[in-house]
Amino acid sequence: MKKLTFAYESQSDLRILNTGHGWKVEAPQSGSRLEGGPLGEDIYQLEQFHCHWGETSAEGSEHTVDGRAYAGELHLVHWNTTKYQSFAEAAQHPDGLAVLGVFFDVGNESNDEIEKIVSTLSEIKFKGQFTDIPDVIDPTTFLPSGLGYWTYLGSLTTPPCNECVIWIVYKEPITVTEEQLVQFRCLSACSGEAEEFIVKNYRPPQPLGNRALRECNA
Ligand SMILES: CN(C)c1nnc([C@H](N)S(N)(=O)=O)s1
Ligand SMILES: [Zn+2]
Repeated sequence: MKKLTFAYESQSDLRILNTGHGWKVEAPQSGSRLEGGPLGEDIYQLEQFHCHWGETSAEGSEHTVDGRAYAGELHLVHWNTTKYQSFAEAAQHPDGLAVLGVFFDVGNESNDEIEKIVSTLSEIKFKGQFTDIPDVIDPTTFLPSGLGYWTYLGSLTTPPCNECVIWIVYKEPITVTEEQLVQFRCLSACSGEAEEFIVKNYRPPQPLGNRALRECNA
């Protein structure tokens, strides 16, 4: 496979919202692009990024490695702007979306870029709430230093689970703190005063079936 190349733009005032299933940062028209690797000749534009986590740090990732789960997983969702006219159209095709997955390991060092997300969560405690992230966000800083990855053709992990995703999962995790994950778990799934905390929002892995799993040791 060709080398995976990303050209991410730093942006301030990105909108973050509580979807009721977690937080999501919207980056439409961001100009941040991904190409190469398993993506052939097409260019994929960053649409949004979000995260999955578990009730404890023993779980939370949507992918596992030799059966081992990580404490969480960041997803950077891109769509194929070479072939399709909209995200919705792209989500109807096997090569429509490309999602970069980055595992979270828990450590003593707070992740500065994730902290920019955490610092807004008190403003979006309830489902449907949104706010702008005042800090400049550079998606590149979410990526691990080692850029080896696994890739396969799969699906969205939330209904309708369209089989439209070229998954690219980095082998090396990034480090966040337990406190940062605790803050994720304080988001509420409800829009009203009732508090139903989003303590876990990951879909357990599904059988690989006859999917071909490829790797690149960048
Ligand atoms: C429609 N969109 C953007 C998405 N639908 N499901 C998504 C999942 N959270 S994931 N994990 O990206 O497949 S993202
Ligand atoms: Zn996801």
